[in-house]
Amino acid sequence: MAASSLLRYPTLPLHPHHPTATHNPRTTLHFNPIKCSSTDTTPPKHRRPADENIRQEAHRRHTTNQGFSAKYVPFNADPSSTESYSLDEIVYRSRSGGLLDVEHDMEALRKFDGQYWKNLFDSRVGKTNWPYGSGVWSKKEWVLPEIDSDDIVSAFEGNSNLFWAERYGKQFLGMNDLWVKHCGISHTGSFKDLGMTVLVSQVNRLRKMNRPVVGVGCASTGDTSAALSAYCAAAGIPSIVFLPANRISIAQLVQPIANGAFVLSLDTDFDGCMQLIREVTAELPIYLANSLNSLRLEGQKTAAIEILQQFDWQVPDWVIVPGGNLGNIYAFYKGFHMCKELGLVDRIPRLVCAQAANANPLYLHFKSDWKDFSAVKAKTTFASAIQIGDPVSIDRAVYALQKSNGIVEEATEEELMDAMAQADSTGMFICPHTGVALTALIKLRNSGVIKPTERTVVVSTAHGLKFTQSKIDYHSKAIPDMACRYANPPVNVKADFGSVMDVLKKYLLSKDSKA
Ligand SMILES: Cc1ncc(COP(=O)(O)O)c(C=O)c1O
Ligand SMILES: N[C@@H](CCOP(=O)(O)O)C(=O)O
Repeated sequence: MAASSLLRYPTLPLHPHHPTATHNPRTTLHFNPIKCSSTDTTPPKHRRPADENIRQEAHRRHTTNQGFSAKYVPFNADPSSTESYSLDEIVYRSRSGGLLDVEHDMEALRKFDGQYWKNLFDSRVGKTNWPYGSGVWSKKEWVLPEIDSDDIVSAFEGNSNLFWAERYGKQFLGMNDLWVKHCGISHTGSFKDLGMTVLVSQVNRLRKMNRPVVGVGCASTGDTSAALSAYCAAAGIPSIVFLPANRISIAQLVQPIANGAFVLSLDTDFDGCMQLIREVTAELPIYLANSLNSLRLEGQKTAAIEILQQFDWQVPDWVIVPGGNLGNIYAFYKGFHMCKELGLVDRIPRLVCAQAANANPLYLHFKSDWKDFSAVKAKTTFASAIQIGDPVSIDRAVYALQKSNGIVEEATEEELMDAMAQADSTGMFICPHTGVALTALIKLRNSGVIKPTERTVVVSTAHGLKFTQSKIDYHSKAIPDMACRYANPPVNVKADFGSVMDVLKKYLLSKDSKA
């Protein structure tokens, strides 16, 4: 850099032995200080000392939790119920055997108005401050208010892309305000990270309190196990996963293996694995990580808050969520409901839960006007992560749908695969479960229930790269009894100029005639 250009930076001291230093008095004394404008009152930001990491920095800056607290209560309990448990207890069921819910001290949270919470949450987005850089922990006061930031195990999950599906909406649905919340573009490739950071953080705390937790276990169709094993590995906690043999994708199977989990491949389906893990966790010091454990849903609910935040706290008309074990649909309801209760928004969106027709117990229940619930034997589906016939959170899902004037839809194998292929053809790369949710949207648009201008969010739950085999089968038209109408197989061409030119000309002509 020339000396003349250095001189334009009066605060930059030159090395005393620099050749220009002795010759140019301006370098040391005669500079004009830069004047701060009267509005520039922010204190200078100091970088933390080099030998301190972000966790230690958070520890040093320790903030009190201002009296916020949460506890377990029976889910949808009678208002007269006094049953409750500390979050530091190891309990998954109420005395009557029902589900539990995490109840926050809403009076304490209400001491701050909606605008306060919006400002606080907005101020934390996209930063690296521990633990608020996480989309989950940026809402810590509403998630696990009492946990010490030191105990948190986080991969800065959340803050996922809310994608404007411009071309898909326009071309296939005549919609201009269609969005896909990409929860699968995440640390382990699914929305499970949002809940698992909370659960594993609490386990970390329990272990420090010398509670009897030797490991953490789950039954899984692939995504819960991936998230559990990654977060446990990050914290040095043993993880144990029960997987239904030959029913999950290779990409999902390799995740817990790579993360050092103890993997049991069981000759049963997910419901069989779930039954077993429940029995095992009742006997052994293994903490249950499935969404039967209501802690998980505290993290998952932040995706709903994030959607509102991304729309600058405007409420979408519809949110469509694929459902399997049915914790997530309730988590979305809970996130939206809390925002309304605490004055951040004045209404909640209508929820749609979308199921594969081959694993549709909630759909059948909805169709019976919520009269009879029966578990089903789930059949094989390309949406393998929701191949669940006896969902543990059925009561939570019914509650969420009834309170949000919700709807349940289903998708056949052909419908979900076609929807996935069409979405991919517009630049997405979605998983089959998102194909199920898109099918629900197509049906509700065709029946006129969802209007073309209504703002709609489809929740994409896993990364498409976990399900490449289903896409390969579809694009090679290798699926029995499926037309695979939108297949785009590669063309085998002789490696000579003439052959390549012939196919390219044909291709360009076909494109030209469509222009
Ligand atoms: C990719 C994916 N989508 C959707 C779901 C359904 O979520 P839930 O079980 O909470 O209904 C699951 C897991 O069940 C999943 O792994
Ligand atoms: N799709 C899930 C099934 C288990 O659901 P959970 O939310 O109760 O853990 C998975 O990926 O295992």
